[in-house]
Amino acid sequence: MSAKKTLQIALPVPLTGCFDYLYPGDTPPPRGCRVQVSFGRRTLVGLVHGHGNSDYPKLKAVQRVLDDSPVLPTELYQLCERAARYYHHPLGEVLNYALPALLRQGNDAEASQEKRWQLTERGHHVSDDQVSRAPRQRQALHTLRDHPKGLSSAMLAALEVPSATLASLRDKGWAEQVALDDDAPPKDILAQPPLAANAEQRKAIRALQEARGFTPFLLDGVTGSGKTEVYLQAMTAHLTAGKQVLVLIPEIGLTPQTVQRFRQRFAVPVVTLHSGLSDRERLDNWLAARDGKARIIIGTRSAIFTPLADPGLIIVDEAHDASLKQQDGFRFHARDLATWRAQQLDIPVVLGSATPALETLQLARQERFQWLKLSQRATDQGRPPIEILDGTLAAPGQPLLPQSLQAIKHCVEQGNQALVFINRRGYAPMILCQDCGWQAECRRCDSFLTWHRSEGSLRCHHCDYQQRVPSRCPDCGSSAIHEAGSGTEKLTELLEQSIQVPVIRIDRDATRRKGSLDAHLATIQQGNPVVMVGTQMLAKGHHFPKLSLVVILDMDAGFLSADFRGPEQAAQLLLQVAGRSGRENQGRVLLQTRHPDHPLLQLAASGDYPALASALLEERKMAGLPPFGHLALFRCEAMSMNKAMEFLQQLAGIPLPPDVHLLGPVPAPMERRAGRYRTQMLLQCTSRPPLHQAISLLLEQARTLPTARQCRWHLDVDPIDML
Ligand SMILES: Nc1ncnc2c1ncn2[C@@H]1O[C@H](COP(=O)(O)OP(=O)(O)OP(=O)(O)O)[C@@H](O)[C@H]1O
Ligand SMILES: [Zn+2]
Repeated sequence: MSAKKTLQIALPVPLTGCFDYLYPGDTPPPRGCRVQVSFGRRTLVGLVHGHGNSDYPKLKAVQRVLDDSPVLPTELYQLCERAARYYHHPLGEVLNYALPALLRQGNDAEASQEKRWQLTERGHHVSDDQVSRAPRQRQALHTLRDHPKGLSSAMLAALEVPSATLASLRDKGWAEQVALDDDAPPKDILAQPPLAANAEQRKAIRALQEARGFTPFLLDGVTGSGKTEVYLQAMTAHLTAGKQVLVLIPEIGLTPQTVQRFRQRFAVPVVTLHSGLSDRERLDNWLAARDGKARIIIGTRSAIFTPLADPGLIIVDEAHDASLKQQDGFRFHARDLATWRAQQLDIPVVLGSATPALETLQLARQERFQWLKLSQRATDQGRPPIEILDGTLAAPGQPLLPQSLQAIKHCVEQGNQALVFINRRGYAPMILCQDCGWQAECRRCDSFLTWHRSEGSLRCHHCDYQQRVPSRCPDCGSSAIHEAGSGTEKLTELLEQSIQVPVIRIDRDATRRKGSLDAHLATIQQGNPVVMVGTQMLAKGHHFPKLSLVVILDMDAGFLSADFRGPEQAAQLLLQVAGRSGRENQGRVLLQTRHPDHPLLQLAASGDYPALASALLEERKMAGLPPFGHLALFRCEAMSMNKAMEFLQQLAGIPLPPDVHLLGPVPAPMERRAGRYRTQMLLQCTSRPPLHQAISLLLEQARTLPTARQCRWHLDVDPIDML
């Protein structure tokens, strides 16, 4: 039998390698085109990876070719291939992740034509008398007359013009729908003049503007030093040269201000890419980036896979933020991919942060990244010092020390705003029986249940298990059930009792309703005295001009954590939260801690992040931990601890290349979650190639082990969350 021409297709399935399908036509579609195929009993959309020949008799033909030309540019396809290799994740799944949902589902890669309703020439001359008996039509005519450029159906709906009325106008020849013209590119890129940059900013801007080809930068600027202004001015040069700029930010929903600042400064089309968009909006924005219509693309981590027609610069803002790492499925780090992509595109990339990750700092120390520093605040105010207060002196049941409460009162009396930071939502993290010591625990996890008083429920923050609050102890029947500790809800209540101004709670519970976070932020921006109580949602990138006092509760856990990243992450959070204070008037920061003598906490509180980073880097070096050693974590979950252990133990028996250290398997720090037992095993090596070789060996084995089918397991390369 003679060999037939085949297509190698990368499919979104958790299996490595591509799948061969026959291609009956003459010119096979090139790499990167989508095809529809049948796979088992399913119909899948995959991407052409290559062309080959096969004489295997049972090959199926592709059902449909969906694209004439590749949906992903070569450069992006290569980025996906590199990511698939590095994270040892199936290429088909990576490519699938890189595509917007509508393309994954096989829809056309075409932007929706936005159409607008406009009056026709005749429509302009209709008198009110002609429609005196049709008030809706009269109203619609007036509305359209007020908007000579036309209105979209959505806008008309918002203005309460019914679509039936529009149809009547169309039938009379008074109104028509016209496709929106592509706006001609603006002559002037800037919509707003730049600020007068200070000397450090100027130096950084110049370096970024003058960079040619691949140049990675670390913009290391203290909170409030005006990093955004540096991005804006550096971007101007690239935009003027007709290039696009891709900006990654950790969580768009939390900081609408940031996107606004880009939109206000530039007169060019700006699009966003994040999970808050509809599938259609996402595809339209993706295509606008690919076709070069959008000049600035702002998105969260997945936006690193946006195709760009004329890439000029990549910016990763708040580059230390852990949300840049995907924590499930395809566990990539958008910060690292940003650097790879810039390298492939041969353009500059800048990672900006007030508290850079130790990995990034080390690259700057080794001069593999150009290190740009902003050591001063851009506004006239200096960074306020962090005052350490001994939290053990707080009265029972009262999370705030009298000094803290006094400072909050004083702050709002002066007409300013205060922020109380506590990284724990709910009313109290635990309830217990004072007679027998019973504590409310999750049935499915090794964790306590959090009391959400306003809902009258106990909730597990790990698996979402919920139950009602018992009125009596389930063990001894006593009614002496009390809470221990405090969360945002309790603090809000306590503050409302003792402070005269509004108390605004900002955490995931209080902002669940769409638009409620924006509404809260808008109230805060008005500048009237308020007290904000919030979790780390408040730590990220906000600029609250009137905020002059920050009180920080209970940061201790991070500094004492068993996770080697604990102190780094705690210090970053501490300095980010503290950095919100005193932007435009004299600020104050109070840190309540039960460990006022802890050396790392003291160092972090001194505000000297570089000194703290040096100390932590020294420890990491001794222990061979990142950035000096590289890690990969195998995690396993099963219905019993034995099964979860057995699988990893079998893997651990495989001989590994020398220099690769294997730690474990051991039960995970949180042994049980959502009813499953969890184990993990860590691979560690000072150089990457043997580590990746070891991973390949283990994965090959893992796929053949029968025990693998009795558990869920995955691999995490460069893990961030070790719990
Ligand atoms: N050269 C300048 N002159 C005057 N004001 C400036 C200048 N540069 C920046 N600012 C202002 O300083 C404030 C803080 O800037 P920005 O929010 O960019 O800081 P940041 O470095 O991003 O801080 P963070 O790390 O906390 O997000 C903003 O209100 C900004 O408009
Ligand atoms: Zn649970």
